[in-house]
Amino acid sequence: PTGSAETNPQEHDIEYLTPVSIGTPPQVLNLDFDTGSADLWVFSSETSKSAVNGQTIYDPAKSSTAKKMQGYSWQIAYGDDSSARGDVYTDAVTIGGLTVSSQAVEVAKTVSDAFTSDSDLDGLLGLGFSTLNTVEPVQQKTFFEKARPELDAPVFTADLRAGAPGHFNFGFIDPGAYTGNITYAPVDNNIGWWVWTSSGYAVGSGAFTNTSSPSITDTGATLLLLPSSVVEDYYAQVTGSQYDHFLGGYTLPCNGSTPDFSFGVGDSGATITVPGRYIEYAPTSTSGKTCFGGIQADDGIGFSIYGDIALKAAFVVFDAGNMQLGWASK
Ligand SMILES: N[C@H]1[C@H](O)[C@@H](Sc2ccccc2)[C@@H]2OC[C@H]1O2
Repeated sequence: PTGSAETNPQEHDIEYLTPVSIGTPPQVLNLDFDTGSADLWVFSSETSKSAVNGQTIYDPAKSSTAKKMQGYSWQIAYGDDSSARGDVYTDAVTIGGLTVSSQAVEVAKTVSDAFTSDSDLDGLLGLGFSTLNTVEPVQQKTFFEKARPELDAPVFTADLRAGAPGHFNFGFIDPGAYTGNITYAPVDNNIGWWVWTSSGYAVGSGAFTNTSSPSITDTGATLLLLPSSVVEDYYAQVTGSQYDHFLGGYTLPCNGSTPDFSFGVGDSGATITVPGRYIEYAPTSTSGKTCFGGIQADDGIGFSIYGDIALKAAFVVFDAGNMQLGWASK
């Protein structure tokens, strides 16, 4: 089997939400597919009422196939200090026609303010490695890991679009979704993320700088976070850009003259080019003249984070069979 689901950008492409059917009869929630984590958690009938603010909830009591995992719990904290916790059921989960009959569905009892204020996000669906899963006493597998043995191929792909619907596909690579060749880089899954090594970068039509940097591909992250040396080099070539200490990042004119940013994959010289207009991420004020930069420093996290700003420019293959990450232009 395979699955194919449309994923929809929220305002400014801050996140992409994908409809997921849970339970019998199906309850459809819009989840943030996140290769940077490995918990599938949802707003639920158990979420404190004051923390629910327009989200669609999952109610296991209304599902004939829901089973509570007695004594199991979870609690997660994300890179941006948001968090959630609760208990655990198993139930049928279907994405784009692909069903896992008994998936751990982590129901939230409490969520942090950032989730409460995000009315469109009904939960997260982790697509990282389950060594990151927070369920106790026994870690639970992700939807992809549960589905993988049945899939036509042990892969899933991300095809995010700027301001338009894209797709998450499971079990197959759509040859119509990309141009040219897919270039693969080996993945090190030891810390649970999809870790690969970027080979370098170029600004606009400038020369390519060879510099290896450990990177993670994170569909749940909005921006492209890079080593500060690269970020400084990039914005030095962006007229009118500056570091805004109040906002805590670089800003630049939203005037359509921003240089592209290219990054290298593998050692064959393949590159992916992020159009400059993606880097004019979002206006910082109602005047619309100044934008917050889509490229920012990774600030000593130790990894570059290839979030949606970069992913929008590529067709990405998460290949667990060969432990490699494929990048193609589109
Ligand atoms: N992997 C990412 C994750 O999906 C989000 S969780 C999230 C928090 C608030 C609102 C929406 C999503 C958070 O930002 C970067 C990293 O942690």
